Amino acid sequence: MISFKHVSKHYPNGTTAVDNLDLELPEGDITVLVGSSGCGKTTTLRMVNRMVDPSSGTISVGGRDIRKADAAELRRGIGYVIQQAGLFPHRTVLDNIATVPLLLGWGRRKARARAAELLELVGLTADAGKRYPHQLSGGQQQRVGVARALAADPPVLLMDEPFGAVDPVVRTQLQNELLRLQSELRKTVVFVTHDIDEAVRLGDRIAIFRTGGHLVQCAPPAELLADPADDFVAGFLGAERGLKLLSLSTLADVPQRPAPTAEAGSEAGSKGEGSKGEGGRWLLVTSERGEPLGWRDTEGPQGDRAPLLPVRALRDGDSLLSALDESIASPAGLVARVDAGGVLTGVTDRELIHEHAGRRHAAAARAATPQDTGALKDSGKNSGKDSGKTPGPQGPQDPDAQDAAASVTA
Ligand SMILES: Nc1ncnc2c1ncn2[C@@H]1O[C@H](COP(=O)(O)OP(=O)(O)OP(=O)(O)O)[C@@H](O)[C@H]1O
Repeated sequence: MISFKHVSKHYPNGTTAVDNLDLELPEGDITVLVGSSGCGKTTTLRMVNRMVDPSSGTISVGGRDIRKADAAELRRGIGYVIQQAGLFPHRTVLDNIATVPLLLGWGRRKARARAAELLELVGLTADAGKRYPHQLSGGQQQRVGVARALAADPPVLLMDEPFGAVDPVVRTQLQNELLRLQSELRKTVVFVTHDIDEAVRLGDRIAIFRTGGHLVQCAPPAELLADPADDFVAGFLGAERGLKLLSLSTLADVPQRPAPTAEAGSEAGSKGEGSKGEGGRWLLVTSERGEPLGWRDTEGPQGDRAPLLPVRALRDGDSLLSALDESIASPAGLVARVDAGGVLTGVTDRELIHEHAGRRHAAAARAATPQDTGALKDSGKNSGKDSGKTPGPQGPQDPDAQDAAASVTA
């Protein structure tokens, strides 16, 4: 959908921001650009909507060379979201979201109706639509920024550190929202971040750049984590690559067995086999509906009156990393499994979780065959021994409002 062929960007002061970039961004995927500061991520992103023109090479969007497109028309088919949202301060939230539809001549009523629809889509109330941006929290402003970028239903979305300025809890919420929206909308998203965990969480593919505008490796997160091209990439991914890999795998194909259970308020009694490795002393107490409430130690001094120890029940879609965490936290060494309605379906032993985690890691390493990433790996190897942790010069400080204006006007 978006293709870079031999693209370079040299600034008049002699800086090479992007160096001979060859990259294909598949339609409907989220591709995340990461790398040390000043390595050319934002420049790469801005070349897609012609806010920056390449010095050489060809960029095409939907098969069309963007040099041949009218810049204003091109930008109206490309949503653009930046850090701190870049909303127009003197327009209401609804009018901010309606900006592009109005520019496209939709008429006020239709544009506002679309804006109201988007407000709901990004999880904001109708009341928020009447407020001005400064009357919203940072996280809410980011939601408005996403809604505004989606207003004309563009096939492409450029997101430049959109969640960089909010706290970790709000950031996780916004990431979840983006994944939910993307599962419905299937946009082609280019997403810039400094946060490798965010990249692993959101990216269908991750492109890692190093200072000087070199692309070192571009691959799906699991492949990247299992088989980094070189020490730079491995260093960038961090020491806990194995754990990050487990965050990408689900519990779905890990077997479960009947749980040793007791219904709350009933005499202790087991419907299952008893907990292996703990002498069968642990019972999982459930509600009448079968929802796990906590673990009871049948051999503890207080017997049935002992307070329940906490259980975090997991669903098939939860990650192996969560399962590993719960297997460590669980006093019984068992992970309780529930269905979509929260009803207990069984338990999985700690040992089985560990075994699957090991197998998953080995499978990912096997899947990352040299021919999959060979070309880019070579380009990484040819790029020297940069540690990747040295911050480069900072990019230009464009005011947010200017960015926003450029994305919706011209
Ligand atoms: N208008 C400009 N004139 C001169 N140099 C520039 C200009 N814009 C960017 N640069 C330089 O180009 C390089 C790449 O900048 P860019 O903003 O693309 O990096 P980045 O990876 O997005 O950085 P960061 O992570 O710090 O935001 C940097 O060295 C930057 O200083």
